[in-house]
Amino acid sequence: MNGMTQQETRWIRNFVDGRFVDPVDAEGFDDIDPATGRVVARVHEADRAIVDRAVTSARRALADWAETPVRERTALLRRAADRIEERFDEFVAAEIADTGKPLVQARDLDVPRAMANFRTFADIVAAAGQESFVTEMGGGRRALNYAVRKPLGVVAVIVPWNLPLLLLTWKVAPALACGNAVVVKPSEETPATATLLAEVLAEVGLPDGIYNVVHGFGANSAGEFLTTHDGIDGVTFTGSSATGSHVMKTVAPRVRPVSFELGGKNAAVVFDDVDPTEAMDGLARAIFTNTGQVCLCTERVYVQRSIFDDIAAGLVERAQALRLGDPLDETTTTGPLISRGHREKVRSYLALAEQEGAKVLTGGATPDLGADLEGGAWIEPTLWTGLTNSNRVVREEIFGPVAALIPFETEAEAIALANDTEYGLAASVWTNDIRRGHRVAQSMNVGMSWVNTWFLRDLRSPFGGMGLSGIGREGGESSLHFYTEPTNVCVQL
Ligand SMILES: NC(=O)c1ccc[n+]([C@@H]2O[C@H](COP(=O)([O-])OP(=O)(O)OC[C@H]3O[C@@H](n4cnc5c(N)ncnc54)[C@H](O)[C@@H]3O)[C@@H](O)[C@H]2O)c1
Ligand SMILES: O=C/C=C/C=C(\O)C(=O)O
Repeated sequence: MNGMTQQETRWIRNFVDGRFVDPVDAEGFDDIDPATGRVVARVHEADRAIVDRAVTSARRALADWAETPVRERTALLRRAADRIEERFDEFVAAEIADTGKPLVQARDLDVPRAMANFRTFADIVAAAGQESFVTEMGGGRRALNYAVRKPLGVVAVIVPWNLPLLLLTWKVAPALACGNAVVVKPSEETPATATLLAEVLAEVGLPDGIYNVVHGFGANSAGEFLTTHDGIDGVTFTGSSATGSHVMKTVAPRVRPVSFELGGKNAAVVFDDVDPTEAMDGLARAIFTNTGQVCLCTERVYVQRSIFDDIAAGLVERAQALRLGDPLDETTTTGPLISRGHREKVRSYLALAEQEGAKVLTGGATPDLGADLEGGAWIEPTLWTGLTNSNRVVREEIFGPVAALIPFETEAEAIALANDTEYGLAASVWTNDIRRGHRVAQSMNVGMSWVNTWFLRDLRSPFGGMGLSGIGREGGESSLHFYTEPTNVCVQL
């Protein structure tokens, strides 16, 4: 067991019907710290029986929770946010141990966003009204049409490893606020914070069975046991496009609704009238945040030719200024990839890029960070030129700290290049001509388009993608549309 003796084993357990399940058969897998490669815990893999118990307990608890007054449900969400704040350092430490991400990111983004997700959806659901219409039929006859929203039911929540707590609570908060029960399947790479959240929700009084956590993998494991379960009323999934497509097929026979946040190959378009420093600082964030492991990250940078060399030089300077190292060091800006396996995938694209004619401006190698970190999944931030939209590394999602810089001449050419993709998640436009900013941002075939910024989020706005990047939107009212089923009532007056 990778150097951990039996008595040292710290188990990360499944959480079903309000209590942790003790691993009797010790069936499990290692939870590995990607910064060092060390095993930090053993995770109890949920078998089909445990997944069935989770779904069954969710169904049993659903009716009372659905009947719970909205003000009580939203008050509980606010208590959950407060309790996360009280246990803030535990969540930060757990997220870092699972992902290797720098302290400054877990502290300033991941955990604060979890609190914000709970508080925002408490506000939105508490204030949500119902739709109604007075129908005039002529001759003085009228009818009243009004919609009442009921919970979708038992929702399967399947999330990835890059922003584990942020993405989990982005779904769980509105789902619970709307009166649903959830069965969560966190990524096998990052089981810790979903499990810690189970403790918090129990501490703030969430009824048993409303929040369940089952650990495991996808196919022939907890993920598939969950999506194929008859007791599931809908699936909200964040992950790769390929897995999303598979999940869609899995639930199709039972025609269950899905909400998909999938992959991306996001573009930035940089015009020659930009403030260079603002643009290069923003672009460096967009490329390298979370070691490029954010679905919104930029992997294609289109730069107007007259400033191409200056922007390229500035991005190289910023890439080389990134500090890879001990995640707990406050000066560390960039962590490892999530796993050695994912690093092999990213490395394969580094090799492919060179075969496709890329010129490496910076990066491309494995950094030497000293003995303590040599077991980690480290890779250098990398920038390429010399590529075109016909190259695989410019078309396929890599999900690492890499980007291709490609020149353009005209606005029309830039829009065509940026939209030349099967994905459609996010884009950014950098220009001081604000009318052009609006125009080009609207021209992007994506779910979210930023102008002179990136990853600036208003949680009330619709979030999601088109094409291979997903189905549906979550955020603000959009979340209510997925997590509830409206019944329209028409009354002859
Ligand atoms: N659009 C977004 O908001 C968003 C956010 C984060 C990550 N992503 C995407 O996620 C990918 C990286 O995350 P990942 O590697 O965890 O993705 P992944 O698709 O491999 O796994 C995502 C989750 O699905 C589970 N899963 C895998 N196969 C399954 C199956 N057959 N049935 C049920 N569950 C299954 C996994 O265990 C994991 O919990 C990237 O493509 C990234 O773009 C998208
Ligand atoms: O990796 C993808 C990041 C998704 C971010 C959100 O879902 C969000 O900001 O609400």
